[in-house]
Amino acid sequence: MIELVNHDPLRLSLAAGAGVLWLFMSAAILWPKGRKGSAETVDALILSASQTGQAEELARHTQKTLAAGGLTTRYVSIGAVDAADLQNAKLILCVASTTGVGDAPDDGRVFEKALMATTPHLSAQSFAVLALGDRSYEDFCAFGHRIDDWLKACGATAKKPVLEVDDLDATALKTWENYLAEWGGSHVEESNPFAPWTLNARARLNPDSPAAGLFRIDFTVPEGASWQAGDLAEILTPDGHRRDYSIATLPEEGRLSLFVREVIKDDGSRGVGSGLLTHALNPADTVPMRLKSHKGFHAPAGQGPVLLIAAGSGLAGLRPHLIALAAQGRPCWLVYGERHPVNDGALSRDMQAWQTQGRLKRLDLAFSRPDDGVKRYVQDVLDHRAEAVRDYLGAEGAVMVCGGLDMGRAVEATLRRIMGETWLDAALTGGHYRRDLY
Ligand SMILES: Cc1cc2nc3c(=O)[nH]c(=O)nc-3n(C[C@H](O)[C@H](O)[C@H](O)COP(=O)(O)O)c2cc1C
Repeated sequence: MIELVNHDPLRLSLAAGAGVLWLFMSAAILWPKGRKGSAETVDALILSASQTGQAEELARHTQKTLAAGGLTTRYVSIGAVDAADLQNAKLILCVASTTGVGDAPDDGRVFEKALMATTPHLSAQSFAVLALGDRSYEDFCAFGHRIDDWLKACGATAKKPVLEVDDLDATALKTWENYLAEWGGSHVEESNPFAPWTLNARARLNPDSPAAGLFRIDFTVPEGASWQAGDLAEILTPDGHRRDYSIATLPEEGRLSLFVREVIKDDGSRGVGSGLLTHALNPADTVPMRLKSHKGFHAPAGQGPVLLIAAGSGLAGLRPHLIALAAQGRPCWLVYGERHPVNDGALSRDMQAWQTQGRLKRLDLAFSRPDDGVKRYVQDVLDHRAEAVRDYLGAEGAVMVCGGLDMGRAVEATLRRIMGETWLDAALTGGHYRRDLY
């Protein structure tokens, strides 16, 4: 788990007597390995609960801002925090996003099930919650509010009401900056700024389809840029919106590609991010972009077989994994869904070629609008092959799912039936069930 401890140099030098050092060293030796060091009291403990990394990035920024102001700070991912960590902080700041349908992000699930089921004594602590969400969801910022309620129930004092952030709204984020200044923070520069990336080529992958256009968008890779399978590219639109896209290539391929589905709303207007990428930008134009590590969707640990499931543009998030996992010799079974085998078949044909080349151990394709009218979705394939799925995954297998939220839900429900609740919950908690859903 991620953990950074930040010390104010002045405070440290004051404490640097030989006795203190000795105590420090013995504590390091006596403290059991893997313990998170919660005995250390800090001015501010910063937590993040994050699915795609935005809350984590804001939490790290929060830590840097407070540390720059001279506070002792500690950052911990919410999945790694315990009651003692909370009790050893004067101020607890929690940056939490909401995912699914009002759910905690994957890294917050254990926290919610285990720690939030208890009531540690926190009457000496004050706290604030920065809740990330999107107002288009019914349960707006629900997990942030649940954390806020729980901290109050534990006796902690709220410094501010929950600060809700709708789709990373700049005004709300500025309010958080002001709070940080009020609590002793000092301004720090953005550590991963946007830079101009040049569009190199754009191709429609389904030119004969009546469905919305699916485009492959290629960018020239600037010197020194790097990323790994599962990572995201975030663009900044002219009206200040940020949009994340799964990166469909690996740096060694020499280009950064995105698979982007055109979005046309009921009023005929285009989606802000997709409209820019699939329509407004032309080759040689630039767009402000930055690469973001997406730890929750990096490859699952171990050497076990991986079942990869995607539909439509979701193949973007799996394609780099298929290359990297196959290069490591890990067995890959891909279940991929699209509309029509010919008109929407460009990416599935690529995958058939990969199977012939031996990159995929197994490939199943599901088409929802085939000529014979028999609709098949990825979850139908899983259902149909339930026994093979159980044999393939066994105890060591992992699952990676990328695509729309509805597909993700249907796949999870099907896998719960096939593998059992215990297997699935253990896989979720242990990082063997990884999702990149949108
Ligand atoms: C699949 C999905 C489900 C979401 N569900 C909710 C929700 O129920 N309520 C909400 O307020 N926001 C919801 N959001 C919006 C996220 O909370 C928001 O995008 C946030 O900035 C993500 O932060 P993170 O990268 O730290 O996870 C959802 C986003 C996605 C992609």
